[in-house]
Amino acid sequence: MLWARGLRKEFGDKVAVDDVSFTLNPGELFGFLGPNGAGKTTTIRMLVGLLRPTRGEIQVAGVDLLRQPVEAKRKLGYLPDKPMVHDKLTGREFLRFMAHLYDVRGGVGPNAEEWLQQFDLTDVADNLISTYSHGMKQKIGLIGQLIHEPQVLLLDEPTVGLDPKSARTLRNVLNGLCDRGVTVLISTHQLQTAELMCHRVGIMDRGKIVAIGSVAELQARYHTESNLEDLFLRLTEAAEDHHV
Ligand SMILES: Nc1ncnc2c1ncn2[C@@H]1O[C@H](COP(=O)(O)OP(=O)(O)OP(=O)(O)O)[C@@H](O)[C@H]1O
Repeated sequence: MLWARGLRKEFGDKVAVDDVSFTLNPGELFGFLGPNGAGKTTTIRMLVGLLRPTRGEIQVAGVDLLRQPVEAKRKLGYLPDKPMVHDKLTGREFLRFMAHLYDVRGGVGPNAEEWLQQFDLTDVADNLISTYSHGMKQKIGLIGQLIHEPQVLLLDEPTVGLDPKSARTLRNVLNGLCDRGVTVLISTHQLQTAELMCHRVGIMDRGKIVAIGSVAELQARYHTESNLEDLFLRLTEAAEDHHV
């Protein structure tokens, strides 16, 4: 479960995130959408404890992130849009490093080899990460975030740079995690992917959540059968025209 109440972030005079609240359930795949500069990354960086909110509260699987940051971060996995991987390690060394970092008993475990295989990385797992493409770095970065079996996983633009097969593998891996009760948040501009994958979406615009729900719920709320792309454009453009 991931819970946020009244999140706000100011950068000087600029309010990047304004009174954002939501509850994501165990096993839920949540799509976090919004135009450029809407405040998605800023919100995510607060949710994973990299940026201190100006105001607001966050709980990760019932643990208060601001009061018990270490315990909360143990329950979190986070893949930024530019993967945080170590170029001077090989893929397998990186996974061992991540297991050590999170104090995983028994080290990397058999799941990692399975993920390496699923993501077509087995043959390059002993090569230096500096030789990997962007998509390969994304994939090894993601596996590194799964080693400690987080209860909440946040992925910023995870499908950028992935080939179609890897994108499908990612969807399968995320669905499998949700089936096991993990809460997954992905931010994306790929609305068709979001419509295909996500149980619910939240649309952010100018620092605020302007709509939240399943695509069917949003269609019912706005009396339309439009797809997510049309709904997204209508809601964010309407906000621009100050009609919402
Ligand atoms: N460190 C910072 N200092 C000042 N302003 C910032 C800082 N980080 C973000 N902002 C501003 O906050 C707003 C939200 O940015 P953010 O990166 O969260 O948007 P986003 O929704 O992730 O956008 P994108 O889809 O383009 O990645 C933007 O106006 C941005 O310029």
